Amino acid sequence: MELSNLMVIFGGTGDLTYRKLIPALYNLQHEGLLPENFVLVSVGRRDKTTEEYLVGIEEGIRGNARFPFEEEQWNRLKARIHYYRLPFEDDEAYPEFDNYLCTLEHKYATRGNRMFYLAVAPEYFSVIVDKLQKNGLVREVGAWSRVVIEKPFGKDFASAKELSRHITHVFGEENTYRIDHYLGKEMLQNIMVIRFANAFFEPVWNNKHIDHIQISSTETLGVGDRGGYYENSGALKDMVQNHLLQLLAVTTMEPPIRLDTESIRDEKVKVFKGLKELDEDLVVHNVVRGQYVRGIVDGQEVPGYREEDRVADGSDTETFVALKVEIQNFRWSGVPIYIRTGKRMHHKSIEVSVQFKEMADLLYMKGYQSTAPNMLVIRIQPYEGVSLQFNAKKPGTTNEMVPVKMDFCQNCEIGYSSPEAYERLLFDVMKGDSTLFTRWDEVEYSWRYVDRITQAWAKNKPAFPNYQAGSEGPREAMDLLARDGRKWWTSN
Ligand SMILES: NC(=O)C1=CN([C@@H]2O[C@H](COP(=O)(O)OP(=O)(O)OC[C@H]3O[C@@H](n4cnc5c(N)ncnc54)[C@H](OP(=O)(O)O)[C@@H]3O)[C@@H](O)[C@H]2O)C=CC1
Ligand SMILES: O=C1O[C@H](COP(=O)(O)O)[C@@H](O)[C@H](O)[C@H]1O
Repeated sequence: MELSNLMVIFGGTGDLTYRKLIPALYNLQHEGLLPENFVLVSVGRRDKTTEEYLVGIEEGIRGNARFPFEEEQWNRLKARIHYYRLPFEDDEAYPEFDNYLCTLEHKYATRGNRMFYLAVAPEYFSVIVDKLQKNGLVREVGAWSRVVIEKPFGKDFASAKELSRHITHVFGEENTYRIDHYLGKEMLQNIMVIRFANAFFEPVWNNKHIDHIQISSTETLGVGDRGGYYENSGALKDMVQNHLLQLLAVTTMEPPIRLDTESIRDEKVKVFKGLKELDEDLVVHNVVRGQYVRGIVDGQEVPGYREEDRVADGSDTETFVALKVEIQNFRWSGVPIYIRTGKRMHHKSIEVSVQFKEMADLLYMKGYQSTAPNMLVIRIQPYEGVSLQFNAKKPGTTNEMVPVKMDFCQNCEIGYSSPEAYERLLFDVMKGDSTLFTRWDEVEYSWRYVDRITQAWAKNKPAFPNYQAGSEGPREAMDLLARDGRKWWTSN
């Protein structure tokens, strides 16, 4: 396997690079997974030397890498990091930048392959790609070039289509890596193994046995200093269009013919195509939006969304979304899937909970008060694991039943921490494995679905704010399930 050696991060002084990308590279270095002659060029707008740059990112590694900071590992990594100042719009600066890259390629004896990571605001995606092409920085003959595009990938279907056309025209679909960091999460990848490698789950994973599914990603954090970005996005585009619909696809797709990239992507796309189309009435009925007001989170008073930095007074941006999704295919017809995500909620967790249908009302169900539905809960974050709830006899001279749990915890063992999503994803780009990245048609169908919600919302002004920071979200989100005789599941 030939790994790419030259990596260029556009946005090298940004928050994502500092908190996620460089710590992920440090982790890869720690595991001995970085290629021998790896070299990183971090590009930013600020005028600074490589030495000055390294001081900042050392801090980022100390605070964010999963492996403890070790001088020896850091010394090895930092010897291969270079900072380069390049204003993205400056066409004339690119030929000189290319010369600089060629010098490094020669010095480090790389094979000429190039990996460009665009950790930049979305308005720069096309700008940079165009300039790379125009100035001959994209290698096509005798070596390859890959591009990694951060989110958000467009702001609706039309803009995403235009962006994709632009990028794939230069790099081709096979060298375009649209990142969705949820796909890099260890337990999300585990969903496929749980479903397709276990004889007791695969046969019951359908509408004959499953009552409903919940996919929930709640955060205690607010928007922090990303108010400017979030105002144009909101929870629907920030989380649902990408991360949560991907989670839904992996949970509900048919078994792929093979475990290769395209077979898996084909199955995910079929899920998106099967989503019941939303019209305005369905949006009103099945989709809830919310925005937080000042409240208490983890014992601390926190400001409301409208009080956050770079958020407009009276903003109507949603920080919470809950929706009921239906998939119209043989496997899932009649099984509602409830999705929710929100900022400044009661706790941080990402979970997929699958509730099985009740047993026939024969032997044990009638008259026994303490039966509970069988549940399979896949915990993606923060405590990675799986728990299975079932009924057992209460010990003693009684015939009563109690719900009990079998629990597998992946990261409870002291000393074990799962690889970070970005660590896995960066390594995959180096290897040229795009399985955990989204193909254009996945993006296309998810935008088509979400656009219908945005269009329906645009017709009505929301009654915001409608949930308190630190709570479970707006009342309407509880009602969404209560109407169907259900409630949100939270494992705690
Ligand atoms: N931060 C996060 O947690 C996440 C971020 N993302 C996505 O990643 C991308 C980057 O986000 P983030 O790191 O937070 O952004 P930041 O605003 O922190 O960083 C932006 C980077 O772009 C550089 N830059 C901006 N304008 C120019 C320019 N004209 N010429 C040269 N350099 C320029 C900045 O350089 P300088 O500092 O020198 O001005 C900086 O390095 C965005 O698309 C975001 O949506 C996705 C998921 C999570
Ligand atoms: O992409 C994003 O994800 C984070 C949540 O990611 P997690 O790995 O911490 O669960 C979210 O806070 C952010 O708004 C969004 O842009």
